[in-house]
Amino acid sequence: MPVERRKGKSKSKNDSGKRPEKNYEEIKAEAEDTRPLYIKPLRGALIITGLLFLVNGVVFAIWGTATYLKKIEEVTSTPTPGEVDSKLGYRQPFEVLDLPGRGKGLIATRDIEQGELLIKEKPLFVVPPQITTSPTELVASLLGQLPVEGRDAFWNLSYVNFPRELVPEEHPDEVALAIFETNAVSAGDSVGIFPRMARLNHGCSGAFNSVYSWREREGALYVHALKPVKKGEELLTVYTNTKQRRSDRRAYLERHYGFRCACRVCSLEDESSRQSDNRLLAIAEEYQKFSGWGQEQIDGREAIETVKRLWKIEDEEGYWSERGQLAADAAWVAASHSDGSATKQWAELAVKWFTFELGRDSEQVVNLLPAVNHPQKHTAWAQRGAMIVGGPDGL
Ligand SMILES: C[S@@+](CC[C@H](N)C(=O)[O-])C[C@H]1O[C@@H](n2cnc3c(N)ncnc32)[C@H](O)[C@@H]1O
Repeated sequence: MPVERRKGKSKSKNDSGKRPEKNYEEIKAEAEDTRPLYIKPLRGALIITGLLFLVNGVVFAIWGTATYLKKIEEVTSTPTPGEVDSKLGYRQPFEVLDLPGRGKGLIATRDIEQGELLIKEKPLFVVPPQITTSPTELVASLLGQLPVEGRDAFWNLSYVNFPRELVPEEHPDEVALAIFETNAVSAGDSVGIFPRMARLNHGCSGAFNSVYSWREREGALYVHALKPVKKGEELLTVYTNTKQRRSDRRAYLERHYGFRCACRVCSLEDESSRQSDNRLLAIAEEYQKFSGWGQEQIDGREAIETVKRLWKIEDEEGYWSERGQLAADAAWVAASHSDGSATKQWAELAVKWFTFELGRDSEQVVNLLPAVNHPQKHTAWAQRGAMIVGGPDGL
């Protein structure tokens, strides 16, 4: 997407653009007025009152921030499996169960609403993108620095792809690396271990119902319900780009995660599976077409038509993920062409889907909200020639 255009903030200046100048008499009077505060009753009282307001303000701000953070923590933290959260007064909406042929997994213990927060979790440890030692040594060393509970949580996780020629009991460091490789997920630029989230099994395009996102500022991973989930259903996320045809998805999952995917989409009869593959191919092609707007290969109207086609194909496939980003990209196109009404509608749609997928308090929602009420405030506003590109028309 194009580089953000920064708008200058206005400073407190007079109409001519210069700071108002004081005359000599005023400056002299101020300089001479050096008497202590208590013999300048009015000014002293004002300053003391001001200070009191300031102190009150700071106390109030600290209290307000603490209450707000406590509230966020209450709303977002999840208890350990099966345990009643004393703060929330209810059980988390899933339990960890042994599932035939797939190890452990998370099963909904009640109906879950779309957009519900399922897990908020800090990593046990993260591995940065650049490392100087061998991965085996690094994981062993990071593990060694954990408290006992953290180490226990780690050793409880499952693993695949352990070298056949090695005996696990004799090679704990290699087991640790296999656990890491089976369970680690991206945490910004790094990769981290999140023992609670690690029990989520995989489902392909239309089969997964939960998405995870990393919040850099909080250093925490969030998992939200992308779709409504019925009591007794399994919570599933994605381990790979599922916009690939079945044979490619299966090959990847077998190689990296040691299982042959038999999710709802992978289990379709051949003809239905072919139709699903064709839709996934069409989605990839439409994304490719849409990216042509960035290079000015297609105009704004065509870009928006592409987004609408994409949305509909994804809907047929049951693929609901990334809708927030798609609508946000459409809002970007609309704003670039100064189509205020379309910008507002696409931004509203983006906020709705970002809220489901990433949370109401996510950076993406917070950043887009101003454009909902004031499309002209969108960063991309008027970067390209004016054009009516069109809104989402009921998407
Ligand atoms: C991150 S773990 C998920 C939790 C794991 N089932 C457990 O028992 O801890 C990844 C592993 O779970 C299993 N798994 C995940 N999704 C699966 C699926 N759809 N079908 C079968 N096995 C699956 C595979 O063994 C995979 O390597």
